[in-house]
Amino acid sequence: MEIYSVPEIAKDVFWVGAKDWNRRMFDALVPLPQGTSYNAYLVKGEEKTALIDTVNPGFEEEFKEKINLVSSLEKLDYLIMNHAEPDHASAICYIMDRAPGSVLVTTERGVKMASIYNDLPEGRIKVVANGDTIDLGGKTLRFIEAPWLHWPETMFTYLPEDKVLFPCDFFGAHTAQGVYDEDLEDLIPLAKRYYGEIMMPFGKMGTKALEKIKDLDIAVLAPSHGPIYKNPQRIIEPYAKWTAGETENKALIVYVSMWGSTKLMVRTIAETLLKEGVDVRVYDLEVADTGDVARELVDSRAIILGTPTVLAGMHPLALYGTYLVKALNPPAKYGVILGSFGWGGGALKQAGDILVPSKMEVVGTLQVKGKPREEDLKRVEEIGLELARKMKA
Ligand SMILES: Cc1cc2nc3c(=O)[nH]c(=O)nc-3n(C[C@H](O)[C@H](O)[C@H](O)COP(=O)(O)O)c2cc1C
Repeated sequence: MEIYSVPEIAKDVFWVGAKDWNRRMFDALVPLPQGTSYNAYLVKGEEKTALIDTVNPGFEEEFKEKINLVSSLEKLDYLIMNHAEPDHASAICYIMDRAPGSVLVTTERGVKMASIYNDLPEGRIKVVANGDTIDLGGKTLRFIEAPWLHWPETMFTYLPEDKVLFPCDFFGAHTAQGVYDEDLEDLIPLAKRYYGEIMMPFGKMGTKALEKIKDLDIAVLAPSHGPIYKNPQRIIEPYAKWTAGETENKALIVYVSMWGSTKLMVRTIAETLLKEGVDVRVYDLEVADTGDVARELVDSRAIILGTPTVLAGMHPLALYGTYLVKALNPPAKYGVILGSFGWGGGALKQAGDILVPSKMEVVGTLQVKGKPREEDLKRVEEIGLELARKMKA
């Protein structure tokens, strides 16, 4: 019985990927509230057939069956590799073993990266560079090098006859739900979360990639995770803002508090900012979903960190959060560090040492002994007012 659905996303172009409904973590780092998908596409020309990317380990058999529903894996001509990460490239050898005439098509960097993880079949690799094409007969595949989105070797593949762009992880979203963008109302927040987690550290490369594709006629945008966009502008427009680092009048507050003192300080600054018309998002790192924090980082203008001192430094959860914030390279312009200590302190200095070398201006810091008193909260309020003033300017 044919149990699999292989939607035809354009004429003779089929989605043959896999949906991982129950996966709950990615990269041992990112929670997946709706699972994810590993999108792979089969393009059938009049003479040749090409597969664009493969699937995550564990989905090979399903993948093979899907390909055979619309074509014959044995007769596959090209395997296009846009990105070497194992969720898209780990089935290269599985596919090429079963398609003896197939050739792997990727960039020079792609060969290097794929060789790290796979024993690539010698003599069956075609190296392509930006602008190169492959003719499938009535369908052309054009390759666009778009490095560092989010690995060194990433490239996009464009199919001009059907106006389909395959941008691999760029424009992706972690969700197993939906086939097309119109199926999911909450797609853009999911895509924003994905952008924050995966693409934000490479914002400048994202801007360059958008520049490279700006004159392409794109009717269908088929990324490697999440739904396929029949309305490409729905994701291209927010990507233009995110990659440019455009921020909102929004403050992200991330904090940890064991006995409530730091919490009182962050509540005070949150209320002050709200009164001043700043949009505020508060996450307690003890229970926060890292993906939600990453999503907020994409366009927050200020980040407020609250941490008590534990063993002469930051609370370990706050240390992790601060490290992550720094590594994700968000566009925030302003920072504030708040916290409480019992005897010698130390959290504030450690947080400052991590954050000060970033491009963020630290507008204020305050470390109080034990529970914050009236005058301490007054000082927190003053820092909040100063921050709101700078954010609006
Ligand atoms: C496990 C633990 C370790 C701590 N280590 C330190 C320390 O090294 N230096 C210090 O000044 N205070 C230390 N403290 C005291 C806390 O920083 C202090 O109780 C603070 O007010 C807690 O803030 P909170 O209510 O926001 O959790 C420690 C407290 C705990 C529970």
